[in-house]
Amino acid sequence: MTTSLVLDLRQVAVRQRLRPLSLQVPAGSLIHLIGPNGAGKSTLLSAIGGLTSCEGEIRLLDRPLRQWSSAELALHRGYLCQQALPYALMPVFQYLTLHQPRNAAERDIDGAVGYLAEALSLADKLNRPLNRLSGGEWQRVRLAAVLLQVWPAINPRASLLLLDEPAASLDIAQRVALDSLLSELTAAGLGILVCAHDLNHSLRHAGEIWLLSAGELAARGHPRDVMQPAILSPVFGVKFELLPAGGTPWLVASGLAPQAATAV
Ligand SMILES: Nc1ncnc2c1ncn2[C@@H]1O[C@H](COP(=O)(O)OP(=O)(O)OP(=O)(O)O)[C@@H](O)[C@H]1O
Repeated sequence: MTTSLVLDLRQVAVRQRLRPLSLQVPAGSLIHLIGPNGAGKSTLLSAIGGLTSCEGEIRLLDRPLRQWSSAELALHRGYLCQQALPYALMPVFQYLTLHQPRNAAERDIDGAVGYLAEALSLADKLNRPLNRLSGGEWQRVRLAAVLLQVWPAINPRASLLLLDEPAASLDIAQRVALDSLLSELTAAGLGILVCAHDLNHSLRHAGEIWLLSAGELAARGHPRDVMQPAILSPVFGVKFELLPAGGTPWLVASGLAPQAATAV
């Protein structure tokens, strides 16, 4: 299988916020990056996205990230960071077109915008100014923009998508819609790395889990292997149980772990 990204942070990276890591994002994979608040998930995503400098080496499509120009990076990877509501008066449609890949035919761009707007229930919001959107609508607009940037029909060169808490503020229907769009992208060969907080969703939807704890990789592997109470409890400071629920068990937090309770 080809590899979208190779991450080899051998030195203490990003000023004590991340410890050495050596990881890969294979093409077509969906990896969930989980861990407590402050574990370093966003820092890692930002380093991979080329927005935070770090020691060590990050290779995108077998070429060191530092050799990529920002214009090239924009063609090959999409990056959704966390962001508050904007004050901008710009209409949704105009914001989306700012994120379209250059060189794509106008007709194809219109088709992709229409498809994503429909899939993310934004079709009736395209003329709405950004500052008059709800939190969930703004999140869907940002998602539509980053998906447009890497959408295979208009940008076949895209290989990597980085999403920092993409489901924040989304209702359940919108989350299902997002899952379906991400499946389309992995089927087209994109490697996707997602920072996530909903452990049960990650257990069911991720192809692989990376568990970060205090800037360090505490575990990595298949969701069913990593989402075990004995692995998660020391990292999150919470007691977990796995309850039977048809196919995939349901992970339930049943109180603070003793050491965390003492600390509190
Ligand atoms: N710009 C910054 N400068 C210095 N330290 C920072 C900066 N941003 C974050 N940190 C620190 O780096 C550590 C990792 O933060 P990061 O945002 O990567 O965590 P996270 O796992 O994404 O957390 P969350 O789940 O809360 O989003 C934290 O201790 C945080 O306080």
